Amino acid sequence: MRDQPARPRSSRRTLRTFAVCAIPAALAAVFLSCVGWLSPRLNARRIVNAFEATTTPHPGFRRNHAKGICVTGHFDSNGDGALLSRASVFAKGRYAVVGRLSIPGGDPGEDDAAATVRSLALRMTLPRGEEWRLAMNSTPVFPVRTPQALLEQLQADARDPRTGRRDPAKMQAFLDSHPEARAFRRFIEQHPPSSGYDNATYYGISAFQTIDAHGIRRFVRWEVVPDKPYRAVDAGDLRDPDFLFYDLSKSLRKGPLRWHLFMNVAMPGDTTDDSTRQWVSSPRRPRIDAGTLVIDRAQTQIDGACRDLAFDPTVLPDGIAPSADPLLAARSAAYAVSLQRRTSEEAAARARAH
Ligand code: HEM
Repeated sequence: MRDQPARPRSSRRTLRTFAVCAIPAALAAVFLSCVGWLSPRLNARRIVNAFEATTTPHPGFRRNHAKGICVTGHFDSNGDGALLSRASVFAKGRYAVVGRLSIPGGDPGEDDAAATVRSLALRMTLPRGEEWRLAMNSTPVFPVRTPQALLEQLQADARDPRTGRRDPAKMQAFLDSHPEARAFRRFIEQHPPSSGYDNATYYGISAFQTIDAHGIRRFVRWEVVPDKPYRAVDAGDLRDPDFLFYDLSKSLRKGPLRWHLFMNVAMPGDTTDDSTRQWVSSPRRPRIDAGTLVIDRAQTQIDGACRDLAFDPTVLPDGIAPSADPLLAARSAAYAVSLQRRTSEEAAARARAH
């Protein structure tokens, strides 16, 4: 048998070039597509990237609701929630709370006057190692129904990296193609934001399921209603870009702040998987006051107890379960990506400082 003729030099070079460049490139492509950068598929990283594109970089801070304050206190459960749910949080008793009050947006230096929404996140520590994490806004509806629509909304809100400007035409096009966002805008137009964090009502927005001691499931939406009466923000408040923080500190110096946790039960015909649609208010709707949230201390978010927490709304005790609202799973994944990014940036900054 004749020996195979030796490969010409140029063909060997081509093979070597292929091995050196193409194989690592292929491996990189596999890696990038695994982390979602080349995939047109929707995933949490793409959504968090889109949040980042709406502002300038702020390493170490939350990718949304970047400006906020840590708070601590407790939840005094009055036992009435047990009518709906076997969750340990509804057994009469006191449960420790770490929370965070914030405004939406990715800039931790945002002027409070720019915020039309106030937000409250809570982690309740329960018996047997359970927790209940809640993240609520001061609107009963969310602008979009699906994670895909949220991505489109964020892309319409992105800043041009060269000019730092947003394109109002893009937002208008988004709004024209998403009529479901009108309910949110209408609510904002008709309800001026509260003068403080302490006189806002906070809504869970998404429906959840409660499971009672007999295994009966019901759909509920919760809201946290302040004892302090609502007052609309006025021109005097708006003069200070941090008025929400200073107002809260001033209120806490006078004593603890209180809200009641109400559980509203779905009635026939209510949608349970659509955060853009509000349930009609009806005197026939079952509504249970499950107890009092008491906040008695605030700390900065730089070193307070809420710093490294992600208030993932799918962290629930036995007796409460998510609904089919598609935003819930997306939030769980996006909060984890945001937490991972901000904590690793903070660790890197600390390492550089040493
Ligand atoms: C019912 C709708 C929603 C409500 C009520 C809500 C509320 C909140 C609140 C209160 C926070 C601040 C939590 C804190 O203080 O640490 C927050 C943070 C955040 N939200 Fe949402 N949100 C909603 C929907 C979404 C969706 C659909 C996404 C994306 C899929 C999203 C992405 C984020 C991210 C990335 C953060 C920062 C998380 C962190 O770094 O800890 N949110 N949200």
